[in-house]
Amino acid sequence: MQDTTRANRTSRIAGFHKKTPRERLDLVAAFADLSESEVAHLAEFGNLAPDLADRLIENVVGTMNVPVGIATNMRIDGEDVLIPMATEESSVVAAVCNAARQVYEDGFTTSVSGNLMIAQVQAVGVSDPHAARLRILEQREVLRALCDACDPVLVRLGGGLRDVEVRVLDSLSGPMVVTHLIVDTRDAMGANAVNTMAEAVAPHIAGWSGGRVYLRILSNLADRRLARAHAVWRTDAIGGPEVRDGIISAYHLAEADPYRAATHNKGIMNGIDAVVLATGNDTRAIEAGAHAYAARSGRYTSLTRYEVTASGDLSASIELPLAVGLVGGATKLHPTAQACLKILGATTAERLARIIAAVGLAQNFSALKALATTGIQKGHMALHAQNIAMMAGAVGEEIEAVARVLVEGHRVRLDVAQEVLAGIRRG
Ligand SMILES: CC(C)(COP(=O)([O-])OP(=O)([O-])OC[C@H]1O[C@@H](n2cnc3c(N)ncnc32)[C@H](O)[C@@H]1OP(=O)([O-])[O-])[C@@H](O)C(=O)NCCC(=O)NCCSC(=O)C[C@@](C)(O)CC(=O)[O-]
Ligand SMILES: NC(=O)C1=CN([C@@H]2O[C@H](COP(=O)(O)OP(=O)(O)OC[C@H]3O[C@@H](n4cnc5c(N)ncnc54)[C@H](OP(=O)(O)O)[C@@H]3O)[C@@H](O)[C@H]2O)C=CC1
Repeated sequence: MQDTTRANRTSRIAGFHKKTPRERLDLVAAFADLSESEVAHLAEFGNLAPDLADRLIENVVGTMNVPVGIATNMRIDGEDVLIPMATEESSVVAAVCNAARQVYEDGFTTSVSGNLMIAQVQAVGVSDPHAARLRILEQREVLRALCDACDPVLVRLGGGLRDVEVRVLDSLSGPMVVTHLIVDTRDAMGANAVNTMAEAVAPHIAGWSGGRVYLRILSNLADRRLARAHAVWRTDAIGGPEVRDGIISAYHLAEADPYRAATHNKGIMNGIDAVVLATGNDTRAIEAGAHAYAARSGRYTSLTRYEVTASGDLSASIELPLAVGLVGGATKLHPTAQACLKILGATTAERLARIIAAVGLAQNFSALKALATTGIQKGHMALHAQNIAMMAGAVGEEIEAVARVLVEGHRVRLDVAQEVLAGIRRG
């Protein structure tokens, strides 16, 4: 139902963007009847300076703090790594620790396919699209010079245009000629870098194709920038063949059924997004790439695979696009991201992508193991019980006390938490 007390308030606020965060907050507080304590809470910027926050995005009034937890026990390519994870969801960090603990001696092995990003340039209204494709391909060296001139810093660092592909697509409005600029973006995620290149070559592509150029933008299906991780969980370390087979059966369902694959992949992204966010990278770009890759065959399916090794152990692998960077976006500017990158010890974008792939695999293993054995609620809800206790109003020592009763009684519910809390307070 509409809040009638708000009916006459206007969201048309000219020049809102020119005000300071505090001035904006006062306007918002008046609009939304925020209490003094709500205003004071929003005005508390925590460990992100208001000036920096106000430059990272627009119309800033505050920050949304998410906890950063550390996943332990991860050994990746023979090196022990502590993993900072930014997430609001309980049991996500514990799940990575738990999976990694069960494979600690052997650890995870990772690789990448490269650091190549794709930018697309769309030409329409081309009368001879197939010949236009060849005319553009003939200009490969001209395209290289145009692209590399956009970013001498990147070229100096060993990056720049690597290849050109041209596709003729059938579309609802007839054939389109789509040029792909394939660019090594080194330690940058590379969106801005390749978008600049796509815009620079667009007039030339219009000329060579004889068509009109509309879109000039990167593709988030970064399938030239795949990160891969695999690990072998010994069957006796994970509870025996029944557990192993339950995990494989869970994978088979995700492989066969998009309804399950969506949840299976959501679990993988629990881990991946948490490291992407902790390092100041773009979670939406990673999500878009992951799900597009999961649907690349035309059928949406699992990002991981599980098999049995010759010796009867559980072999698990993951492969997905991971366009993450160490420079660009918020990675270099956000002090928390910088500290998290230091904790990870990742000195190249490639290493960061490899670590993130391993985290995605660990996350998936734990979720499948829980699902195939005790069920997700036992571990997840046990940790979530503290949140429920706080929602019921528990503070300090009450939180642990209420959570314990909820878990022991297998009733992790708000109404039960309220009852238990009232009981504790009555003595
Ligand atoms: C929750 C656990 C880990 C309990 O697991 P457990 O075996 O009951 O725990 P434990 O007390 O025996 O401890 C085992 C290890 O787990 C870790 N661990 C244990 N507790 C903690 C903690 N508090 N904080 C940090 N780490 C913890 C820690 O490494 C510990 O080893 P230790 O350090 O003691 O040598 C397990 O049940 C689990 O891994 N569950 C999976 C949880 C999960 O996947 N959560 C994601 C949210 S649910 C979801 O969104 C996705 C989903 C499930 O739908 C995806 C899908 O369907 O595929
Ligand atoms: N669809 C999408 O995913 C889109 C995403 N974005 C956003 O784009 C941002 C990422 O773009 P990105 O191009 O990475 O960021 P930046 O343009 O901020 O940074 C990349 C630039 O940093 C310089 N640089 C310095 N050191 C290095 C190094 N070691 N390796 C590579 N480059 C280096 C390069 O040259 P120079 O110094 O000359 O700049 C390079 O072009 C993110 O914020 C993302 O959210 C934007 C549009 C669309």
